[in-house]
Amino acid sequence: MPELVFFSGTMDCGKSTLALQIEHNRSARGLAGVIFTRNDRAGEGKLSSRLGLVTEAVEVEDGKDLYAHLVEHLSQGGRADYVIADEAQFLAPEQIDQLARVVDDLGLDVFAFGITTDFRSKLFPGSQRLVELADRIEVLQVEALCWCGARATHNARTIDGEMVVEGAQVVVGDVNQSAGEVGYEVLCRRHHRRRMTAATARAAALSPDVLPVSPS
Ligand SMILES: Nc1ncnc2c1ncn2[C@@H]1O[C@H](COP(=O)(O)OP(=O)(O)O)[C@@H](O)[C@H]1O
Ligand SMILES: Cc1cn([C@H]2C[C@H](O)[C@@H](COP(=O)(O)O)O2)c(=O)[nH]c1=O
Repeated sequence: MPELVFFSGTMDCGKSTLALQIEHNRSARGLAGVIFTRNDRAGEGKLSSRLGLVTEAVEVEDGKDLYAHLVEHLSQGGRADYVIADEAQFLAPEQIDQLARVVDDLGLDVFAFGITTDFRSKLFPGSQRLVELADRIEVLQVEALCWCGARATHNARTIDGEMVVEGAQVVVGDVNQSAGEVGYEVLCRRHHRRRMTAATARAAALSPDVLPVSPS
């Protein structure tokens, strides 16, 4: 039975790498995939991994009908044995419904990859719809780690290493950004709640202990 599978995890846990591996293994066996993405850091129409691999993809614009794209592709003699959608958190809920229709009406497997929650730990609308519709949700096996060593489950947005909690939901960016740039850091829930990033934890550890005031 074809399935809609949602591979979810924090930033930097290997989602795009897995997407590229699924694409590689299937195309190596003569299968043809249609790859969608939106706002990949490598640029428009790219699916890229931090391991350095990149492949061409169809950039999903606002209002694009993904089901209609597949029907058009097939009716023009194109092949499609499966579908990959990376950065799926950026898709609109209607586009996730269209992916579910691709599974049900065209009989294709759809593999969607994305982060579930944003920097305020709120669901992205596209990810919410995936949680509602997916046949299966897979949490990636390679754990990203918080600076404390615990499994990272949350994404923090940072400026100069400090966590920020205000701003637009979508700001394309990366982990390990240099000073002055908006960046991201993955944290465990405890440290996300306390807004404690690696930089603020380091600063706290370096600050001199406050000495008790001796009675005069
Ligand atoms: N220099 C490196 N050596 C080995 N593995 C790396 C290196 N850089 C990144 N990685 C791996 O790549 C993962 C990020 O892969 P990527 O597919 O780009 O993540 P995602 O799409 O989930 O944000 C990291 O969690 C790490 O496992
Ligand atoms: C938490 C969060 C992330 N983003 C952006 C930052 C990146 O461009 C992508 C995630 O890509 P990855 O391949 O999973 O690392 O999402 C955002 O726009 N808003 C957020 O709150």
